[in-house]
Amino acid sequence: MIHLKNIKKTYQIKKDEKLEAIKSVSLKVEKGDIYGIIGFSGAGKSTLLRTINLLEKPDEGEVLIEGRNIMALKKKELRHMRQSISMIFQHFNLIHNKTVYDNVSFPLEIAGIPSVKRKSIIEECLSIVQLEDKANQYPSNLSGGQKQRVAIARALATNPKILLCDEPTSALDPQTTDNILSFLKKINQELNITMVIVTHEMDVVRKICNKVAVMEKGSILEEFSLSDNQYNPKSDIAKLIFNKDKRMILNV
Ligand SMILES: Nc1ncnc2c1ncn2[C@@H]1O[C@H](COP(=O)(O)OP(=O)(O)OP(=O)(O)O)[C@@H](O)[C@H]1O
Repeated sequence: MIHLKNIKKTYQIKKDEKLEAIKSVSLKVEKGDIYGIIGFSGAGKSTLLRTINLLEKPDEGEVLIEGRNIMALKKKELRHMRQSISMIFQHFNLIHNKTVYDNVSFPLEIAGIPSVKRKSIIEECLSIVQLEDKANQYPSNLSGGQKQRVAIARALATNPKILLCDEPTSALDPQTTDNILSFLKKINQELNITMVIVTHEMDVVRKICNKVAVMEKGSILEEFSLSDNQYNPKSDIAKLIFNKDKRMILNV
């Protein structure tokens, strides 16, 4: 579904200083996966995620979505392709002077969907995240969890195949985090949307991901499936993910 091939990204941080944010990374995400990318701050997680929809254009490598190299697409084709790849962010990125309804409407307007058709789509997306009663509210009147649910509704409006999540719960308390994760899981299962989630929270990985890549200093240290009980974790992060799992199983 998503295949990143030998992706490299270097930033020019000063006139004579470059930073290799991504060092030849390859990654495969299968249809239906909830794929976690975990690592410490500065590891390159967000940069890698943003190459999937070319918000960040790699210096080298290929980004294949369902077998098509999207780096070779013309502007109009890329715009169309991007409608099938939505994204949510740590700080929600809602439009503050628009109501909840109008925030969800926004990507549909950009996509040129007429207002008669928009109404039913918006209502359906708001009902998925159980926010029908907040349609006329402004973001400033909502809690963090509600704001993220509006962002999820907005992300669903264009009927995406892929949802990219950049630290979706990092600004939320543990209980609200669980609530958002359960919505994401439901969307993955019921709407069959493939997800890639960047996080530094091990609990997020444990709770909803089926596969994980551990990143450090622009490289992937290891990749594994969370259901692989025979897997021998190498990095400290992976060891912690598995140890906690064992404790959780023992506690049950
Ligand atoms: N636009 C940019 N210009 C220059 N350097 C950048 C830019 N974006 C990211 N970087 C640098 O690239 C490296 C990787 O950043 P990135 O945000 O991808 O890491 P991350 O693992 O997502 O970290 P965090 O969890 O803190 O967001 C960091 O050293 C960061 O400072």
